[in-house]
Amino acid sequence: MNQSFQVDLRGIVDLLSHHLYSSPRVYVRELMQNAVDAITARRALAPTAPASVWLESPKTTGDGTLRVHDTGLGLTEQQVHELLATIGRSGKRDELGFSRHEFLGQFGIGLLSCFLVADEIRVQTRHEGHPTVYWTGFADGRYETRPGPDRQEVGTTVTLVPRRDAADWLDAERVRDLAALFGEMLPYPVRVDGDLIIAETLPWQAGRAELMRTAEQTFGFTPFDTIELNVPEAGLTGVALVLPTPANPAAKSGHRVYLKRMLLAEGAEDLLPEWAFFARCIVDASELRPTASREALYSDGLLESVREQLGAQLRGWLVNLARQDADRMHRFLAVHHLGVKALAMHDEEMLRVVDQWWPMETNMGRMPLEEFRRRHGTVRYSANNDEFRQLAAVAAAQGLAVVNGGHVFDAELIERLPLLDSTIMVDRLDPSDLSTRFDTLDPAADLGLRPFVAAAQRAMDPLGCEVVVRAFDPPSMPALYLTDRHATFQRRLRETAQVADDLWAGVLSTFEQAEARVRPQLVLNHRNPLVRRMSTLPTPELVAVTVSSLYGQALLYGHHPLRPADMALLNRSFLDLIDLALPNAAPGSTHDDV
Ligand SMILES: Nc1ncnc2c1ncn2[C@@H]1O[C@H](COP(=O)(O)OP(=O)(O)OP(=O)(O)O)[C@@H](O)[C@H]1O
Repeated sequence: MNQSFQVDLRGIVDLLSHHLYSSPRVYVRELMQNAVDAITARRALAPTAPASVWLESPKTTGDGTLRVHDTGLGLTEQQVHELLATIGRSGKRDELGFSRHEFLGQFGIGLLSCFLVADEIRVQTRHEGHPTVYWTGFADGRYETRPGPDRQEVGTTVTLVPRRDAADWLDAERVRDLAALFGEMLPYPVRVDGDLIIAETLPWQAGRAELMRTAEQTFGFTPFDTIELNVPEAGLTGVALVLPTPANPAAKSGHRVYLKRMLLAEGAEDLLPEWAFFARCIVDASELRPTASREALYSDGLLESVREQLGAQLRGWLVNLARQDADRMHRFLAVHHLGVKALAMHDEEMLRVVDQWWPMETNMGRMPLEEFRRRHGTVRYSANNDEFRQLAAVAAAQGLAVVNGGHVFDAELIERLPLLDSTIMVDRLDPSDLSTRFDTLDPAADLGLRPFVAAAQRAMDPLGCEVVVRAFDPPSMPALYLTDRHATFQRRLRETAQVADDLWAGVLSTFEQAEARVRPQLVLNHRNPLVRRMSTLPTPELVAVTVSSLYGQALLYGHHPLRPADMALLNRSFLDLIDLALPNAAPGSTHDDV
């Protein structure tokens, strides 16, 4: 025996109000949607049939009810029983003989949303050639139909009798605002208490000035530019508005999406690819699907394809801008370089835009990478800001051009350059390479410095650092602490091992390699007057104090992390320097004398 589920309508209404819709306000949209669908259905049979929807708030009805009238197809008595009284059955399918895509409804639950604000829904409806039907549905799941006087016009009037605690939702101004919000773009005239609330044209078809005004009103900004959008497969038309100020790449951007010209969402996500955070869209689509609550786009293959195609259209705009308007391109990049770089991480065309247009920081001034290559050949780059700050001036003094790859995405983008052209050479600057460019001293000078270097080396041995003397520019720089990448890694490992517990330190020590292979260098600059004077100091103790101080200074200058041993050495050498600077204490003068 076949049996049907018994459903308690109160439970369903509760489910809708708390879990499906984000707010009771959707009831206005659902009523307008049904009205518009009914008109569309009638017009398909009789193209010249009247097409209008009008809402009357309690201000007009005078009895506390809200009425929604339409000149749509209307329903026969049989349809009323089948459609209005069956939850989850949409009557906008084959029963009416039209293809589904003409209509907005698809779940057969829209009318139920009226119970979020009403105790009672009354429908008076007349289908061509049939008597008028009066149907009343109650929030507890009962309904009744009865005959009554014929209405003059074919069409439907839905009357909501408000729930006591929800009367506010039927307030004239609120109804008007909601009708305008959801229905402003509808293709048929919609009136609320006599006033027309629909826009004359879609914003993206209304001309630039009007579009700017809409952008200002809906998103609160005047766009940098507008991009026409078109995806025929989804019946989508619209416009992307390019933000005039930087957007947070992590914040999902919300788009205003209409489905068949009814507002679906004011902050729809997932319409554009993630990288396109510099644009906000207003679109209308006929083929995209809503979720059941009709407050978001249903994520399916079509939406994915739309996202891809919209991405391609945005990218096309950008490439065009680069070709046609250098000045605007610069201004765009000044605001949105992060977005464009993020895009260039996956997209060669965008990589080319960055290569040609984005002025990178280099130690020879700001310039795009393409220009850098023209001038200097290999794209040599430092992988982080500290390294660049430390080495930029020294490298420039040796005639070595270096790009700062330390800003977000830059090093990765530079490494991707050979994808554009396999002859492009990129090379990460290894600080230790720099010392190979420094001049060695002539043999006689070298020989003369041996005792000094030996004393300096003894002072640095406990710190695992090798002392060398070279001549390099700028002469104002006394010392450089150079460590190759491998040495940096080893050094960090040892630092961690110093503060880790025994077990962990033991694990780390297995990665440690022989000290000799990876010793960082303290390069003293023989062109620096101070260093020259240091080399003539009479005692190894004085050499140790001064070299230790230079070591500390070089570490700080290069933003190298300080280990406890480095800190101790720094402290000691500064105190020793102060001690040396003070006049010799007189014999017997101690603190006690003061
Ligand atoms: N104003 C109207 N004129 C004619 N028919 C209507 C009207 N309102 C509702 N109906 C009929 O009642 C059916 C049920 O409406 P309901 O709003 O519950 O669901 P739906 O619109 O089909 O789907 P959805 O849940 O997506 O809104 C509709 O499919 C339609 O056939």
